[in-house]
Amino acid sequence: MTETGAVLEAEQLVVGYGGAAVCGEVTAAVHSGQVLGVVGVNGAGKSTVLQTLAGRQPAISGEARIQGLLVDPDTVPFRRQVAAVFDDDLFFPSLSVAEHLLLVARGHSLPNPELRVAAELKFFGLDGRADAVPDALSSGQRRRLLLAAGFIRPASLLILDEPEQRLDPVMRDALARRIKGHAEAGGAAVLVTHDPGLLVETAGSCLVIKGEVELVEPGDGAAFIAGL
Ligand SMILES: Nc1ncnc2c1ncn2[C@@H]1O[C@H](COP(=O)(O)OP(=O)(O)OP(=O)(O)O)[C@@H](O)[C@H]1O
Repeated sequence: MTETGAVLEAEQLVVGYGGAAVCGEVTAAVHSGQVLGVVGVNGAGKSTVLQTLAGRQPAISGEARIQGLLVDPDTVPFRRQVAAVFDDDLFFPSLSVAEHLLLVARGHSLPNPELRVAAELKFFGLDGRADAVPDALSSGQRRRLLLAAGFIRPASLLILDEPEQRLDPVMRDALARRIKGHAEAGGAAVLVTHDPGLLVETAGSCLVIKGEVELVEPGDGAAFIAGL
C-alpha cells in the first residue's frame, strides 16, 4: 500500500503518442474496494490511458503507481499486481481454451489450478468449448476467454477496456457481478466502458475525458455516454 492507501495513484499523468498528448492530465486515486469508470467519445484517449497504466504505452509525463510501484511491466512485482484485459490481447493459436486458463493459473501459482479453470469455464459459459482453439471460437467466446484469463488470476488492480464488447446481455450482467465481486473482495478496478448500465452498476466514480479529464459521479458519466 502507498502512503494514501491507494491501489492506483496517477499524478498529472499525460498520455499519448510521439510526445503528443491525446487528452488532458489524469490525476486520480483508486482505493481497495473501488471501481473507477472512464468514459469519453471514440478517440477521446480512454484506451491510451489504460494502456499507459498497464505499462503497454510509455507516459509522456507525470507518473502512475500501483500498490506504490511505478508502472513497469518488466518487473514481476508490478505484473503480479495488475490484470489487464484489452481487445487486442493475443492468444496462442494451438492452445485450447482450457489450456490458456491453465497456463495463467499455473503461472500465478494458484492452488488447485484445474479446479479453478473448471470454475472459470463454467462462470464464463465456456465449459462446452474447453477443448476448442481460439480460431474455432465465436468473437463473444474469445472475449469471454480473455475475461476469464483476467479474472482467474489474483490482482490488486483490474484494468478493463470495454469488457462488455460482444457479450450477450446475460454474460454482461454476470460480468457486472464479477467486477463488483472483485471490488468487494478488496480489489480495485479501472473500467473503460460505453455501457451506461455497466458503469452505474459497478463504478463509484468516473473520469470523463472530453479534452480535459474531469472526475464525476457515475450517473453523470452514464448521462455523458448517453449523450444527455
Ligand atoms: N498507436 C497509436 N499511434 C498514434 N495515435 C494513436 C495510436 N493509437 C491511438 N491513437 C490515437 O490516439 C487517440 C486516442 O485513441 P484511444 O484509442 O485512446 O481512444 P479511445 O477513447 O479509447 O477510443 P474508442 O472509444 O474508439 O476505443 C485517437 O485520436 C487515436 O487515433
